[in-house]
Amino acid sequence: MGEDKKNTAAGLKAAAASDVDQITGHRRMRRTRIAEWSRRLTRETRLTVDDLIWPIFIIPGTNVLEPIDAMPGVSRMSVDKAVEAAKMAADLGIPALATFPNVEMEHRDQTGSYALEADNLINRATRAIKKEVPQIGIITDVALDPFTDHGHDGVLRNGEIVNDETVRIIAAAAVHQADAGADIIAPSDMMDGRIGAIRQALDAAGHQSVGIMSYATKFASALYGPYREAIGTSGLLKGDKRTYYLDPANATEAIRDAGLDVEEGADMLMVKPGLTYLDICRALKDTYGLPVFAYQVSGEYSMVKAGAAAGYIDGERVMMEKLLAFKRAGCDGVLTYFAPEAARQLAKGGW
Ligand SMILES: NCc1[nH]cc(CCC(=O)O)c1CC(=O)O
Repeated sequence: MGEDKKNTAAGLKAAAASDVDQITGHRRMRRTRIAEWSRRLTRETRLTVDDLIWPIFIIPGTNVLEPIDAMPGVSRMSVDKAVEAAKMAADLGIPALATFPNVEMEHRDQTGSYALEADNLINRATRAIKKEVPQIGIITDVALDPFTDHGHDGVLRNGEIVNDETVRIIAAAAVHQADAGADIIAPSDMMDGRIGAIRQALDAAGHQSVGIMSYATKFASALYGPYREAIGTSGLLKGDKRTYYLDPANATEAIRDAGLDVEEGADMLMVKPGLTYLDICRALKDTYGLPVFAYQVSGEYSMVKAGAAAGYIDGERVMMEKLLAFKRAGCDGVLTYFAPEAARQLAKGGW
C-alpha cells in the first residue's frame, strides 16, 4: 500500500525535494538561470557589433546590384554601390569590410595576371571606399582564384598548383592592394611561405603599417559553393583544392600550419570555415594568443537562409546563436555575410 502511494503524482511531488537534495547536495545550477536579470548578470560571452567583418562582392559597372541566387539577401555590387554599402556599414558601427571581386572572363587567365594590375576592380573599390568612408577598415584577399581561368588560387601548370611562382605573384599583388589603401592583406590561398613573402614585399614598399590576417587554417570544405557562384568560378574550377587546403580531418596539422604563419609575421589568424572548426578556433587562441577570426562562409550563411525560408528554423535566432558560438570558442571576431543584419539586431538589444 505504502509503495503504491509513493508512486502517485502527489506522492512524488512531496518526496522529490528531499530526495534530489541528497543527490545535488544543495548545488542547484538552475538558480542563476531563474530570471532574465540573473541570466544577464552571469552571461560569459557577448557578441557586439565590434566583432563583425562584412564580406562584400564587387562587380564592374555603375549602379549595379546583382542578387546572388545561392545567397539570399546578398548581392554583387558595382564600386559606387559598394561605397554606399560601406557608408551603411560604418553607420551601423561595423569595423571592417572584406572585399571580393567578380571580374569579366577577359581578365581571367592561367596565372591570374589581372591581380598585378594596379587599377584592377578590387583596387578601384578600395580607393573609392577609402576616399568616401575612410573610417572603415578594408581587408583584401590576395588569392588568385577570381583572376584565373581555371578557378584555382594559384598558377596551374601540368595539373599542379605551382607554389613559389604563385607566392611571388601574390606578394606583388598585395603591394598593389596596399598602395590602393587596403589596411589588412588577407591571403586565402594556402601556399607555403606566403605570409613571410607578403610581409617582406609590404615592408620593402614602405607599407610597414599594413597588417596581415592569415587565412591560416583553411580547410578543403564543401561549404564554399555559394561563394564560387558569387565570384563566378563555380563553372571554371577543374578538380578540387585538396593539394593546398587542409584536410578537414586534421587538427594537429592545422595548428602547425598556423604556427608557421605566426613565425612568418601574421598579425591575425583566421579559421575557415567557422562552425565546423570551432575546435581549431579555440586551439589557435590558446596556443598563439594572436587575434583569431572565424570566417562563417557562404555555405554556412545559405543553410541558415534556406532553413528559415522553409520554415524549419527561426533564422534570426539561429544566426545570433551561431555568431555567439565563435565568441565562446575564443574568436575575437567573425567574417560574416550576416554582418548588417546582426548589427541591426544587436542595436535593437535583447541579445
Ligand atoms: N581564395 C578562395 C576563397 N576566398 C574566399 C572563399 C570562400 C568564402 C565563402 O565561402 O564565403 C574562398 C574559397 C574557395 O573558393 O575555395
